Amino acid sequence: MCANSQRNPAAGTTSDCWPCYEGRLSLYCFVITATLVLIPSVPQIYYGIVPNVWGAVLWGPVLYYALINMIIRFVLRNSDYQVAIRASFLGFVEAVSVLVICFAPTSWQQFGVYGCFMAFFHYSEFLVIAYANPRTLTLDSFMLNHSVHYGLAAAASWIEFSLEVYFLPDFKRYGYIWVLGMALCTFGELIRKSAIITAGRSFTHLVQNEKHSDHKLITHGIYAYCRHPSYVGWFWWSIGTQLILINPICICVYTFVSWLFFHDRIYVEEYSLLNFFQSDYVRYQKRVPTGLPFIKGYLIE
Ligand SMILES: C[S@@+](CC[C@H](N)C(=O)[O-])C[C@H]1O[C@@H](n2cnc3c(N)ncnc32)[C@H](O)[C@@H]1O
Repeated sequence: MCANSQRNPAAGTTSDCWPCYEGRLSLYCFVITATLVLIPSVPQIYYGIVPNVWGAVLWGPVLYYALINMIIRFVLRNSDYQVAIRASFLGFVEAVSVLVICFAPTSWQQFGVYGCFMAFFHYSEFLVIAYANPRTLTLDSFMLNHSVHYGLAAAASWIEFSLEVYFLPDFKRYGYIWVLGMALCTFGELIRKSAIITAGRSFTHLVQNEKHSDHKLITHGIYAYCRHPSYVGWFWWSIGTQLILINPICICVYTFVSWLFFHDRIYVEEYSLLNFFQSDYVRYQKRVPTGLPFIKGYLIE
């Protein structure tokens, strides 16, 4: 544990140095689980030791993952265990997604690509907060339980994908739309993560209603080009996930619902930011757009 650590598991807050204890622990669990699940599974599938990729996923990775979980349960306690189990789960999803890309029937390969982006997004949210603002690091930083709507949206996309693979398998390989989705997800990830790193201590996953003593107005780096880069990144990333799956219904619904969500969120957030930073924020608003199409934010006439 870091020498200047202020770790307080009961409060769910963590250390103030990098790599902070939880950051390192999560990284080990993510990488080790992904590696231990992936490496023995590849020859098993490649040499046909198990009948097919679905059988291999069941008998290889799931068994290794169960074993890793038992070890984590045995070695770690309390909040350490909670961090480890989440990071390990995301490492497992990452590894299984790679196996699906490599060995599953063609129409399912996109689902593997989607799984890789999903697992990476959620894990890297935790790791980047551990780097940028470790004092706010909690289990929620994985964003796994972001909201019921988020869970429902994910489930809807899995259902749409499965139904279309079953009834319209050729449609799922239409053109290179899914490659465009990968580009959009990568672009979104880069924008969002650079926003979190640039904002540092001013970045919190939850919108603040009271100004913290070290909350500074950020207007440099990526914030010089748009006022809400982390939302811009998330918006395009979420549409990108549906382009990867070539889910026409979810592409439309995700675009509309995400736009509405960020429209309302930016309005509320800017109301607080105007209270915190007053004329400085008004000047910033005049200079820099929100970054999201047709969203103006909370403007004082
Ligand atoms: C989830 S972060 C999102 C930040 C920003 N909206 C973005 O998209 O990059 C929310 C927190 O960031 C803070 N915040 C937003 N813009 C900021 C800025 N330009 N400078 C400092 N803090 C900011 C808000 O007060 C809020 O508590």
